[in-house]
Amino acid sequence: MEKELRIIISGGGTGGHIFPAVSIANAIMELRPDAKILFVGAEGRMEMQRVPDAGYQIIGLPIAGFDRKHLWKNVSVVIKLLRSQWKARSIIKNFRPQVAVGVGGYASGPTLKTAGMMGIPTLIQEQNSYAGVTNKLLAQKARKICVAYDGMEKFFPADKIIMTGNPVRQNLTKAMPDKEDALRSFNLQPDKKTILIVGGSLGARTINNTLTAGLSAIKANSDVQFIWQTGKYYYPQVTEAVKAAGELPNLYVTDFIKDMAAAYAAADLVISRAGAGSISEFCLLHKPVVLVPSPNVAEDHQTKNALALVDKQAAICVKDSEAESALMDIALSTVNDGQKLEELSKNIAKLALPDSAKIIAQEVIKLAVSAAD
Ligand SMILES: CC(=O)N[C@H]1[C@@H](OP(=O)(O)OP(=O)(O)OC[C@H]2O[C@@H](n3ccc(=O)[nH]c3=O)[C@H](O)[C@@H]2O)O[C@H](CO)[C@@H](O)[C@@H]1O
Repeated sequence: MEKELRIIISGGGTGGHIFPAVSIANAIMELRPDAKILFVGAEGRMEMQRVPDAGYQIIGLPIAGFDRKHLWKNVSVVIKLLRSQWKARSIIKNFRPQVAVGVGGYASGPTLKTAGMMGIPTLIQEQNSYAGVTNKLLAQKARKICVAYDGMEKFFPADKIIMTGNPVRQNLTKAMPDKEDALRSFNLQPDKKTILIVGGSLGARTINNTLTAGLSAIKANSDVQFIWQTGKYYYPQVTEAVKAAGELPNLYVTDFIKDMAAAYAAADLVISRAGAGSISEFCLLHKPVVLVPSPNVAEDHQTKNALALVDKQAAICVKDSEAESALMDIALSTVNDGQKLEELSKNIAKLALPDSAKIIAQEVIKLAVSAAD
């Protein structure tokens, strides 16, 4: 009889780390329904809600990020890190995993480091075209490193790298909703061009400011309609501005979209930050997109993510600093240019890497099985 598989998946902080993790877990369960999976996240962060929503158990570590601006504040961060390592050790001792998977974000550091020290094989998944500090450190002990972009030998030992692409949630890779039904679910018309605006899982200040300043353009272009995700933090100020702008039947505003399959099915064009997970979804769903990379992320990695597409004429890119003056005009002229939409869709489709979650799940299972023997 096959031994029971016990797997820890760790990381989070933002949707960009959490959704790939859930997608890998789902793919493992499809291949090995008997597997036991435990998530390890960071207390108070988004994963503590989203992972149980997806049907998995999660334990939080008391970890926080380093404050790079106020070094003196990091004394408590170091204490939290030590407490997290200690807690990770006791979680691993109790759960006895055969493998630990890290998807980036605060919790994956102490969990995978401790797992490595305890002789448990580890696998890391790097979503971006520029490796994060935590993953670079964890790479030394990792057995396998799953990546989504070419050229990652710059950061990781070449013999451990596997090109898998980023895992995308299963409901986006299976049958998509009907476009008309999707539009109706956002109270929008079936016969109008639709722009979906997303600022990553947390929302994006520049995109929100641009849209707020563009409310009069939204009113004037009633033949185009908009689904606008603001992020939780910006939602109150955006709704206030929208209310003040008066009746806007061609606009749907929300803080977070739970049903991204419906949002993508409804959209003819997307405006988005250039997070790696979002980009993988645009590729798989062949979505024409205007990217506005965030300048506030480590090593400017979103610009690098975006340029990998722009170089292949697979996306339009607008700099964060130019968004307020140029984004609305570019988006409106693109959504009304059928030929351009078709060209962007055709080119971005070529960059899709399907089956990513399944390939990673197979690697995780291989490591777990060999450790269980
Ligand atoms: C500010 C920040 O640190 N951003 C990083 C974070 O982005 P972020 O968390 O924004 O992640 P991504 O853009 O990679 O993915 C966002 C995910 O959230 C989903 N979604 C989004 C909005 C919504 O309303 N509903 C919803 O479900 C998208 O479908 C997608 O699956 O992780 C990415 C992957 O490591 C990095 O590339 C980003 O630079």
